[in-house]
Amino acid sequence: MPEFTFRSAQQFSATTMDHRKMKRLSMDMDGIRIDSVHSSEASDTTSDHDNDNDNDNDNDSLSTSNLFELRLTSTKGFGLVATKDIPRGTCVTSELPLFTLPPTLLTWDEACPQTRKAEVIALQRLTASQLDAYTALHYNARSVNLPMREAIRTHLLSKQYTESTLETAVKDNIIKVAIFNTNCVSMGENSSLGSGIFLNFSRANHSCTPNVENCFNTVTGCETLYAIREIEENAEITVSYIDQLYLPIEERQHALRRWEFKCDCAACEGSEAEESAHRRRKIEGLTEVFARLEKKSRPASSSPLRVRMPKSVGEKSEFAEDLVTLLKEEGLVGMPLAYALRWASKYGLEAGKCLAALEFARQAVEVEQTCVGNVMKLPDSAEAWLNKLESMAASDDKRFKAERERARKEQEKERIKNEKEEAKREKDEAKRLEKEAWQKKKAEEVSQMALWVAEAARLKREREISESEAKVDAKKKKEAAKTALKKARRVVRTGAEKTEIADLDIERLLAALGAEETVALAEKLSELQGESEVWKMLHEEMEKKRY
Ligand SMILES: C[S@@+](CC[C@H](N)C(=O)[O-])C[C@H]1O[C@@H](n2cnc3c(N)ncnc32)[C@H](O)[C@@H]1O
Repeated sequence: MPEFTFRSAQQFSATTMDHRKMKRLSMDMDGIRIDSVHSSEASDTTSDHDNDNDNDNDNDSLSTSNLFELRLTSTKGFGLVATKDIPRGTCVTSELPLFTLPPTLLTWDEACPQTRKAEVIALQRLTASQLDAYTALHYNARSVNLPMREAIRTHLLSKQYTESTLETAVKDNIIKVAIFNTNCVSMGENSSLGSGIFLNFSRANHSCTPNVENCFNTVTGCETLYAIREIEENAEITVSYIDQLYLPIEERQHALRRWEFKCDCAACEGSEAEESAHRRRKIEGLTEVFARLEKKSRPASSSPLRVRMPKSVGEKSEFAEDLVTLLKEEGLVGMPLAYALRWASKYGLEAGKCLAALEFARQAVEVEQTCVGNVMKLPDSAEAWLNKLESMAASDDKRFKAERERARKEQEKERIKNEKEEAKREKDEAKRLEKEAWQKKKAEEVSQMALWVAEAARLKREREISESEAKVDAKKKKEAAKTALKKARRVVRTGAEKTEIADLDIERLLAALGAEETVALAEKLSELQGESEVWKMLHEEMEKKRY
């Protein structure tokens, strides 16, 4: 990978570049071929723009897309921020390069005078507004270094400069070249189509769990960014600057040092970083396993990996499925997931899991298209593999037949099991309802009984109260009668005062006195008071009782 270039995550075919789609000004100078193109939004089938009408307008504004805008972030300089919710699979941007350098130029070789020369010449070809947009881009200080300065100086020496104007020209050009080295993107497989500057993409910041996948579309000649997950309005649109996102945190930071920042995304810092590192370690191990199985070289990590290789086809398929699960859990849902799905499909088929293999292949194609759209076909796309599996399935291949039969039996077993479970659930439910009804009835009975007991207690209390009141009444009556009797006897015996006699309660008195004493009392009263009111009443009573 060239130094100072963004990764182009996928390996693309160099042969399908559609030159009609690029407004290209080519020239040969000292044997160097320089392609310079105007920047404009180009279209993919899923993009809103149409790049068929190439126009001569300078279209240098950052973006014509209404999905995002350039905003100043708190710690990363400028960045691309979503202006609305962006669904997964959306082409966020598809743009032609501002200019490109051919693959023969080694952009990573800072001391290469030919490359510096090509850059300087390409930059001279930009219009004023293109140059403005270009010089507004960010550059890394470490790109401004001595070997590069010398290379530029060597190139400019051949021009008509005086000693003092040469220095100014070197200064002016070194920043521009530093901008190129910070922002250039390799195009095509192993930079086979050279490298270019893309104004939108140059503003995308890095994350170790990016939400877009970038790729150079060899059909349209555009660098595209596709949303690999839902991106919410106001969220930053992030790409990955490095290929191996499964590397340990320190190694990722080391790989990013060329861009002069320390990544502080959730996978690098914060509460989730440890869990993420653990998962990525497993992902790295499994990726190593499949790199070995597929005999593909994997860029070496600083710590050599010791992995346990699967011992059977069944294990290979399980390892691949584990990798798929881990990548999904970790949110690494771009091309690495597409590859893992493909392995799960391939080794699934070997293990006789034909239907699962077919499903994994479908998912692999879907993820690939989410990452690169469907205009361009990846040279080793999963589509060919899917087609093969689909035709095997359609032609009643005996592995598929056996698998289907197995699946049918499994389904039947599952159905019977479900039915049994359902019947058991219904029975249990009926029992539960019955028990509930019984408990309800019991509870009602108990509460009825409680009411009765309370009522009985209340009645008993009332009865006790009225009995005790009656007792008190009777006692009072008895005592009143006693008092009256005492009074009457005193009257008869001693001859009482008038008032005292008037106070006598005749009825009670008569109830207490016998006939003899009543007669004596009447005589005494008449003697004392004459035929008073009291005497009259006493007399009446005596007559009634015939004393
Ligand atoms: C290609 S530019 C990206 C756009 C740039 N932020 C700007 O203002 O134009 C790369 C530079 O952005 C900054 N950058 C990118 N990703 C970052 C991150 N995750 N954290 C901090 N700085 C980041 C670094 O300064 C890096 O050198």
